Amino acid sequence: MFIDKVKITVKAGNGGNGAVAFHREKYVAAGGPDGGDGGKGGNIVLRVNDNLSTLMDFRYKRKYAAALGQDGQGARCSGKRGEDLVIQVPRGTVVRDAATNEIIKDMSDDADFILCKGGRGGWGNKHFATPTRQVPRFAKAGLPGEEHEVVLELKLLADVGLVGFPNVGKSTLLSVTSNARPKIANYHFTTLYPNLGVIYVDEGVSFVMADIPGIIEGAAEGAGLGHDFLRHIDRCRLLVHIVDVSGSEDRDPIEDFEKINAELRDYSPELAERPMIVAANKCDLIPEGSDNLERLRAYVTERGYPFYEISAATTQGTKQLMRVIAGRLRELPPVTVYEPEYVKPLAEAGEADALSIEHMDDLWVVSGKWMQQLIADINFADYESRMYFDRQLRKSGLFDRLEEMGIEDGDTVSIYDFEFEYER
Ligand SMILES: Nc1nc2c(ncn2[C@@H]2O[C@H](COP(=O)(O)OP(=O)(O)OP(=O)(O)O)[C@@H](O)[C@H]2O)c(=O)[nH]1
Ligand SMILES: [Mg+2]
Repeated sequence: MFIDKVKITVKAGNGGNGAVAFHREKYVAAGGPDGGDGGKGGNIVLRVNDNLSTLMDFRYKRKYAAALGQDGQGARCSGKRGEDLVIQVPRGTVVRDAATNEIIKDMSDDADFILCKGGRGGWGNKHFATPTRQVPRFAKAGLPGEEHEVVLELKLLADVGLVGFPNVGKSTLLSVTSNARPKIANYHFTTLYPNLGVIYVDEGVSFVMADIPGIIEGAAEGAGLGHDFLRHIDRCRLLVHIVDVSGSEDRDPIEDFEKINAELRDYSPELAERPMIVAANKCDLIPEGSDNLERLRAYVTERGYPFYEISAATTQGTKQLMRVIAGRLRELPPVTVYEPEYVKPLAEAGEADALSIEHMDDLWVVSGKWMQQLIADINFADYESRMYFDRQLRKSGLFDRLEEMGIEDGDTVSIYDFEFEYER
């Protein structure tokens, strides 16, 4: 499972100080005390924003402070209240105390949450006059705002799923647009397990894209890698269908497009109905005289799909495509689906379940420059296949690397623990 995690410092505003002042008026010899109260400091407020799906923005700004309350003034004027600072987080963000790791709040409903209270303003000297003390020359100072170091955590789910035949460039597209470094090679079924990448478009705009293995005709009956892995994109709000228009492997783009759609329908009519954008890839490789691109464009646009031309390898058109995707996501509601069995172990596993080395159920492989989600949940048919899988993992160098890093069974591993491996 992919966990986005970031530590931030938040501080509510201090309260303003109370004022020491005395009433002044012509012909009035000694006016009473009239120093106003300090204003309350601003709160730190957390609010769910459904346009956010990652904690990416917090990587650029780690300190948050709400406004101070203003000091009180003479003539009984209270200081202005400091404005609250509202911090927007994706739904499902879990807030923990950085020191104790205790969960402070799970941001899954719409109510605002006050994470740090602003300090109360101090009383002005007007409050301190008594019959025996008519000239109080003191006032109260404002109280400090609460300060906290917290960890925000978010389990990432893919917003966008890349679908298409093997070798059409799905992994290449993910690699040039995100921090993910999936394996890329010129043969079928290079990708065996889904990869997730965070695509950062602009401040406040990022999304998660899943690259899954290629689908082929008959996947429903188990051909190729079958289509079981499609469950990783069950909850994607948008599918991006990559079609190779270079005519390599003698394939016809329109046939490819229809075959994949048919397999999607076979897997789940509901998934097949998901909004879809079509991207013609390998546009840099179209042979002279080929009408592949034009035919596909006509075919696809006639059926109402948005259509884009890209070359993932040269990155031509990829940035624009990401902007289009982000724009489209803004309009699409989250997908709520019946939770199939496989989601349960994740939920039941509780909090620190990101990496359990003994139990290879929710596992990320990090080896060298490659980071990919290896497996979310495999039901091993038998002991042999489990052992086979285990050997593959060892070959990948994962275990050594985790050991080097001092990561143990039950530890939580975040992508940000591997920050130094990021390339942009
Ligand atoms: N010329 C050219 N080659 C590309 C382009 N995109 C991908 N390729 C190449 O196509 C091959 C397959 O790319 P991948 O990204 O591994 O394809 P995939 O769809 O992830 O393949 P599977 O994981 O097997 O389903 C690699 O050799 C890439 O370098 C492109 O836009 N132009
Ligand atoms: Mg791939």
